[in-house]
Amino acid sequence: MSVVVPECCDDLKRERGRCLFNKEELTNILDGGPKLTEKRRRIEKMLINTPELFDDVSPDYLSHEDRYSNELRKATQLMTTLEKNGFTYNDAVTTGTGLWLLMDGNPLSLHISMFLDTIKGQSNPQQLQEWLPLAEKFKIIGTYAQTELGHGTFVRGLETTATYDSTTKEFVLHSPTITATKWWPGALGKTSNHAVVMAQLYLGGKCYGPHIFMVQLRDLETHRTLPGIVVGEIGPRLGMNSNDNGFLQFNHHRIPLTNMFMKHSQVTEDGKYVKPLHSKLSYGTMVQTRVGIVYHASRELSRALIIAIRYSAVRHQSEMVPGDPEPQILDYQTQQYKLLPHLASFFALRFSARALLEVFIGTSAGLGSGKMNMLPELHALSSGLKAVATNDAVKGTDICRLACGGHGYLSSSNLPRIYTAIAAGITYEGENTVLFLQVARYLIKSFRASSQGQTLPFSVSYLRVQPPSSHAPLMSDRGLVDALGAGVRWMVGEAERRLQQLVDSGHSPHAAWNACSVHLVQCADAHTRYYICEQFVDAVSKLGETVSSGVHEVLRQLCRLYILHRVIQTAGILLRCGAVDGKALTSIEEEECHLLATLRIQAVSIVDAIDIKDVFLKSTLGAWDGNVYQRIYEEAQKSPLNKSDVTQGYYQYLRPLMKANL
Ligand SMILES: CC/C=C\C/C=C\C/C=C\C/C=C\C/C=C\C/C=C\CCCCC(=O)SCCNC(=O)CCNC(=O)[C@H](O)C(C)(C)COP(=O)(O)OP(=O)(O)OC[C@H]1O[C@@H](n2cnc3c(N)ncnc32)[C@H](O)[C@@H]1OP(=O)(O)O
Ligand SMILES: Cc1cc2nc3c(=O)[nH]c(=O)nc-3n(C[C@H](O)[C@H](O)[C@H](O)COP(=O)(O)OP(=O)(O)OC[C@H]3O[C@@H](n4cnc5c(N)ncnc54)[C@H](O)[C@@H]3O)c2cc1C
Repeated sequence: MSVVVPECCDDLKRERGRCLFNKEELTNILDGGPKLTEKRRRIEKMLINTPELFDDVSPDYLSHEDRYSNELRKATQLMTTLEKNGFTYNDAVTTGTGLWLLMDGNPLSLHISMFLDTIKGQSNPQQLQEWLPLAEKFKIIGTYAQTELGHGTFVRGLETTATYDSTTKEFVLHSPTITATKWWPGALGKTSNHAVVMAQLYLGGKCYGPHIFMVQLRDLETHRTLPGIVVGEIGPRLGMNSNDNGFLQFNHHRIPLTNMFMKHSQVTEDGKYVKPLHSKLSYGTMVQTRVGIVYHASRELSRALIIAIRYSAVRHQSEMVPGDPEPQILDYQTQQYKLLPHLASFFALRFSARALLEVFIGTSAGLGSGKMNMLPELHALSSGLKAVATNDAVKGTDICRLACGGHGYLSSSNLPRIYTAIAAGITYEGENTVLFLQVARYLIKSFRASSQGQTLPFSVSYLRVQPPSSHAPLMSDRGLVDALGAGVRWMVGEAERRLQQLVDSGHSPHAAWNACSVHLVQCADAHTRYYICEQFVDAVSKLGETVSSGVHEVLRQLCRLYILHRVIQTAGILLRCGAVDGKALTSIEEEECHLLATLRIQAVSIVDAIDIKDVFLKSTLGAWDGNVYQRIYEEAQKSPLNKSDVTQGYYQYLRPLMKANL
């Protein structure tokens, strides 16, 4: 297959003719620089020229087992293709290109993400030397087995035990109850021969809490399950059915002492425990994956937006003015209101993902030299951004589907699959409400610390009790972001007041926390969105010095739309705390409508600049050429029900019913 850019339909030609900015420049910004665009395209070209990486038949028509095998075929082919061409699995992850091809979950995704990240982040030097080459060369295949039937969120409540036997220098892994069964891990059912397993460490009868262990599950030659282990697949799910999410039980299964991950905490041969520098260092893989998920969510949202915006420029429906030709549905203000704020969100998330990655890299470097002080802030930022990114990507993707009317419901639009895949992101890697409550904990602690005169870390410094007053005019970007910050400060102050009032009236701190938790989640959400606004404004203002005026103008408009939309969403709070008044809100609403019309003109060009090729979009509605109806029709012809004019079902059921004397 070679990359051929087809001629597009007249509607899209006209849309593209209106482009006032340099698309390639915007593409480079989204990729993180021209070199990264060039690298991504090199990988894509190589993938496009590997026919084995594509589906012969739509996975929708395959059985569960065939879907799994088909995805495994593509995932393994992807790894060998990358390797042969001098790339690594990591290149496919960081450029997003691997995800474009492998549909909804794939049997190697946990191996190349959480399994490898745990080896890299939790091993001591000997373990790293032993396991990393094996895992990187796919000599062992693994997953991350933490969640159990009984507990996912509450990691401290896990029931799997790892009891040290100093006589044999082994840990005995055991699942004492049905609820201790590991449940959900991707690729656990049939693919993995190893797993990193979270289990309660027991030494001399005392529990030391959850720790991570490397456990071999299957024989490396026969792939048969080892004695003492029960493993299998958990059955069909809402989406991601090309993966083999699994279950796992241990029956007094023994592993060597050296299989406990010992970078941060250690067990000596005689069974003594050496504490880590910070009790949550063993949660590091989760934090790292949350950082990755922010990128992942923004990528999935961008696919849905490309599909829905191109389709909206091709689809004509109804009459705006009686007797006039049917307009493109993108001309309806309500359609613009559905799609364009989500387009702005995609850019906001992309810039925030990059900022978060920098915090992650900085914190990780600090951990290397024993500095733990940035960990709480990284935990709060990664938790909040993971939650907002997945919530918004899910909502945005569903709006994109709805904005495509009936055809958005077709599998061939690819919108249902994008939706079901990203919908899992709200739950996995920390359920979003639970993560917001972690953020809220950090906010309340910070607010209280500030009351006691302590200096606050950068992401919460705006919460200080006496912030400097904003000098920016209210209607400027900075002025509105400051108003949003004032709103969050008011919300957090109010939450703290309510918590204190409940405690003063005799409630325990934990009962008070639960009684305020709806408000606390709203604080965490508002704080994270304030952070996102700040990152967006900063990124656009920094880019202003280096990019062409056309690109800068588009980014400025998207940023403005994001902020205006956010102010309108938060109107109730901002009015209550006096950060804006009714008059300002009216003019903000009017400006938003005006901006929708302005951005609509270049909307197709903006999504073109995201630069996802048709073979990766996999959508009848979103292809570059806009040849929507022909594609929908051709896809329908592939339905197995169309192989014969009269189906077996007719002879078996319908005909007897018609012939019966009812
Ligand atoms: C071939 C392949 C091609 C292509 C590639 C395909 C895909 C993969 C590619 C790349 C990956 C990148 C993107 C991902 C994309 C897709 C996703 C892929 C896979 C993901 C699958 C999902 C896997 C999982 O779901 S794994 C299981 C995850 N489980 C959880 O997240 C559990 C959530 N629960 C918790 O984290 C904790 O229990 C808790 C935080 C809720 C509470 O912990 P605990 O009870 O121990 O603590 P508390 O008492 O509440 O708090 C005490 C103090 O500790 C602080 N704290 C808590 N956690 C942390 C932390 N992590 N770090 C720092 N501090 C922490 C807390 O704040 C308290 O502090 P305080 O000062 O006392 O207030
Ligand atoms: C597609 C998919 C893939 C997955 N892959 C993996 C994997 O590879 N490895 C792995 O180990 N796990 C995996 N998981 C499991 C996943 O990490 C957990 O499902 C997730 O952490 C949520 O935990 P839970 O299912 O126990 O939900 P629960 O915690 O039972 O959540 C149910 C409800 O209770 C609420 N709730 C729970 N605790 C609190 C609280 N403290 N305060 C307020 N509300 C609360 C939640 O907000 C939610 O509304 C996967 C899950 C899915 C869906």
